[in-house]
Amino acid sequence: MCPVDDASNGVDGHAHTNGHTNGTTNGANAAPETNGFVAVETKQNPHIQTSNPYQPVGDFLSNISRFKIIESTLREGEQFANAYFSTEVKIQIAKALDDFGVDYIELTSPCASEQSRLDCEAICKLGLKAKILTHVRCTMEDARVAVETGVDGVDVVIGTSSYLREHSHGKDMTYIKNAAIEVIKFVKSKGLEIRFSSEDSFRSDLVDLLTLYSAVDKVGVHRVGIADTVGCATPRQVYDLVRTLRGVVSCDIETHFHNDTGCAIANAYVALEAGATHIDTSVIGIGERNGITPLGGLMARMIVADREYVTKKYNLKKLKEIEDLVADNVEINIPFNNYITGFSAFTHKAGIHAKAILNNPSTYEIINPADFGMTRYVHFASRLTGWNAIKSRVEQLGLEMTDAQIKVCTTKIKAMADVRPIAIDDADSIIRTFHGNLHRKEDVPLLPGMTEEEKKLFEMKQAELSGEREKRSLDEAADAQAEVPSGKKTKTGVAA
Ligand SMILES: N[C@@H](CCCC[NH3+])C(=O)O
Ligand SMILES: [Zn+2]
Repeated sequence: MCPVDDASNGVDGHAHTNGHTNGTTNGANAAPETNGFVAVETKQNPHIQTSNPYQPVGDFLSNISRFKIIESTLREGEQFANAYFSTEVKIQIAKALDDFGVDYIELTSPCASEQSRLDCEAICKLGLKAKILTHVRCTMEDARVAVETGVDGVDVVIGTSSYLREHSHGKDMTYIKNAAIEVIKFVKSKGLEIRFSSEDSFRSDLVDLLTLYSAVDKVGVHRVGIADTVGCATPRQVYDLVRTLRGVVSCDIETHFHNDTGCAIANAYVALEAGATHIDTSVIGIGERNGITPLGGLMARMIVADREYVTKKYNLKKLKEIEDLVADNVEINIPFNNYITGFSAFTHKAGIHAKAILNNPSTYEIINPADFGMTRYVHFASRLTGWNAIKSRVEQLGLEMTDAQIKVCTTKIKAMADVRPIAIDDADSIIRTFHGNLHRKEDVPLLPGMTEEEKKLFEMKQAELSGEREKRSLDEAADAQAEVPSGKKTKTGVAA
């Protein structure tokens, strides 16, 4: 049997409910009463850190503190299986991303369809602060259409791995180099930004790649792009390739990481450490297959690395709104474990965690939810709960109890939660009734809705827990007894 005391219990301290919206788009930041967790006030000012021993060591290559975002929800994201964005929705998303503060917004090729071209023109006319890019194949035909849309820049792409050269477009490296140079010169002649990217860079021949990038750098391309198109790259491979490329070209370096093997955020981070300047993202990471580096996930990673840069540059409190907007439109739920906005991202359950979090959130949080307009919760209605979490709830309910009484009340909640999952209302009802019983001549049942079998089990668990408790902390039990109004005793001999 687990003791009630937080300090001696490896896991206790949470508050679960039947009402939380696990896996829905609005679960995370809903009011505590509807999602079943208790928002907590913490004793100390959270997240004050005078120094961070884990801060990245600054070096001349690293762009951790000056990266730029190329937001591609309206290009890569449109390639997500469920995506269909009407013109109005595209405009809404573009405005939201602009409010958030992304540096660039990348749009689907105007050559994809007539409506795509019209939408691209419409977004260019919005007068957003973010620069507008469109993403086209590396051909003069596409480039000619792209430069007429009103974009600030054109992103061109062509596959360079043998897979894509042989089985997709069928062109060799010499052809690719000449096509790239022609397109780059043309787009530059129109006064627009131009980025040249290879596709499937990590399965391309290194010498081929560096020769190509060096050639386009010489004709004045603004950025070269590296793309992990199939999501195969490891952080170490990314670091090596970007670092090597950094020594070969003088232009900016953009990177694009698919998430097939779960490395998209880590790869973005090491790319910046190795000297990349721009990271491609999409909201919730939507894109081909399981998508790319998510905007929110990148923010989570980067705020830990350089809080000042990230909080000053980006309007982080808009993140949840943008994610909900995109999730609704592509008809998906925000995953429970989503960075920052997942419903359990700032929910603390184990008793030891809850206790420490109530004292100082930095104990078990590396990100301050308030930076993103989010709220932390302590999960208190379960068998793992601890008396500190219950105490916090007692205070929220405006009830007065001594610590010793709260510890006994915690025993009862744990006993009930050992019988069946309990909801926040159940835990509240136990707390309220327990509190009321302290001042009544006759006890009323702690949880009126219990079946006979549940009652029997509850009594049993309670006896076990109380027995264990008595064994471990006789003094505390005696204190509790002393604080109960005179003449009141429970079946277990512990004040109730
Ligand atoms: N979605 C393509 C485009 C790459 C362009 C990089 N910004 C890929 O993953 O290869
Ligand atoms: Zn991609």
